[in-house]
Amino acid sequence: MTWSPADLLWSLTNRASLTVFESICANLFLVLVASLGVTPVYNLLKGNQFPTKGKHVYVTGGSIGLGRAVAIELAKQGAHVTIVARKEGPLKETVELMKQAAAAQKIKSKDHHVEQKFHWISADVSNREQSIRALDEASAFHSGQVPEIIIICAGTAIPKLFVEASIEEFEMQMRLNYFGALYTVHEAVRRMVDTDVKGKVVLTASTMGLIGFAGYSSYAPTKFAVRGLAECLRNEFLMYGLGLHIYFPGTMFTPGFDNENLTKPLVTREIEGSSGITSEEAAKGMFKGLRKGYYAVTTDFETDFLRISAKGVTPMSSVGWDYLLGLVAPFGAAQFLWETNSKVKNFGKKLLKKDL
Ligand SMILES: NC(=O)C1=CN([C@@H]2O[C@H](COP(=O)(O)OP(=O)(O)OC[C@H]3O[C@@H](n4cnc5c(N)ncnc54)[C@H](OP(=O)(O)O)[C@@H]3O)[C@@H](O)[C@H]2O)C=CC1
Ligand SMILES: CCCCCCCCCCCCCCCC(=O)[C@@H](N)CO
Repeated sequence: MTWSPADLLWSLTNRASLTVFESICANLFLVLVASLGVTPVYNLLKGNQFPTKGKHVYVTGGSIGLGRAVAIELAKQGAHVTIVARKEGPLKETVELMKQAAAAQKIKSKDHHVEQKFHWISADVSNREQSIRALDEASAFHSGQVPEIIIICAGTAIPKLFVEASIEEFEMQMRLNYFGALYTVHEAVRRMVDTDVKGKVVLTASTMGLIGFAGYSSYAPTKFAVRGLAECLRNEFLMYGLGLHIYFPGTMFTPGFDNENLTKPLVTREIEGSSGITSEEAAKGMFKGLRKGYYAVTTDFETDFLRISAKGVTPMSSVGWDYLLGLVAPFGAAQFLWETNSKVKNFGKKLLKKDL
C-alpha cells in the first residue's frame, strides 16, 4: 500500500511496508512535525502584522516599568508616542529616554524619516473624566486625530491573604486594572469607529489572568475581567477591521513588582517562584508576538503553558506548538495543582503553630 505520505516516505527505504497501525501513527507524527513548521513559514509570508512606524501610539502607564519599556521600543520603531501616568517626574524622564532612543536609532539605521512626536500627559486613568481628557489632549497633539494604537499598561497589584485584604483594596485594583482599561478603550474605539481609523488595541493582563492561587484574590479577578473583555472585543472589532490583542506577562522586575513584594505573603512568593524577566525583555517579546499577529501574547514558558490550559475558545498562536502543548497541559496542570495545594496546606500548619 502506498497511499499515504508516511507509506510513500517509508517505501523509499525499501523495507517491508508499514502495518495499518504503524502507518496511522507515522502519519499523525508527520502532521505534527509539519504543523510545527507551518506557522513560522505562514508568519514569514504574512509579514509584520503590527506596524508602528509613523503611527501615533498611546501608552497608559507609560512612565515606568513595562509601559516605559514599551514606549522606548516604540520610539526605536519610529512611532509617535504619547504616554500617560500620574507622576510628572517619571513621565518627563521617559520622554527624554524616548528622544534619545529615537535619535540613536536614526543614526544606526541611517533612516531620516519624519520627526517623531513624543508627549506626556498626567492623568489618573482609573478616573473616567481624566481618561477622556487625556485622550482629548493626545488627539490635539495630532490635529484632533485619535491615536491609531492604544496600549494599556497601567495596572497594579496588592497581593495579600484574602482575610487580610480590605474591600477598598479589592475595589481600587478593579477600578484601575479593569475600569481604567475600559474607560480609555471605550472612548478611543468609539472615536476610531466614527472616523474610520483601522486601529489596534493591546490590553495587558498577567499570568494571573489565566490562573488563581493564594495571595492574589484581589488582583487575579481584575485580570480575568480584562481577559473576558478581550475575548468579546476581539470578536466584535472584526466588524470594523480593528485589531485586539492581549498580553499575559509573567513576573517582570519593575518598580511595581518591588512595591507589591512589600505586601506579598510568603506562601505566594513560594508558589510563584523567583524567575522573571526585565521590562525591556518583556516589551521586546510583546512586540514580537504582536508582529506575528497573535491574539494572546506570552513571553515565558509557564504562562504559555497556562495560555493553553486556560484556552477556552480563543484563536491559536502557533498551530503545531499549541497542539503539542495541549497534549501535555493536563499533566503539568495536575502536577502544579498538587504542589500548590501542599504548599498552602503546609503554610496553614505553620500559621496554626504560631497562633498557639
Ligand atoms: N511586574 C509584574 O511582575 C507584572 C505586571 N503585570 C501587569 O503589567 C502592567 C505593568 O506593570 P509594571 O510595569 O510592573 O507596573 P509599575 O507599577 O512598575 O508601573 C505602573 C505604571 O502605571 C502608572 N499608573 C499607576 N496607576 C495609575 C493611574 N491610576 N493612572 C495612570 N497611570 C497609573 C504608573 O505611573 P504613576 O504611578 O505615576 O501613575 C506607571 O507608569 C500592569 O498592568 C501589571 O498589572 C502583569 C504581570 C506581572
Ligand atoms: C509546567 C508549568 C505549570 C504551570 C505553572 C504556573 C506557574 C505560576 C507562576 C505564577 C507567576 C505569577 C506571575 C504574575 C504575577 C503578577 O501579575 C504580579 N506580579 C503583578 O505585578
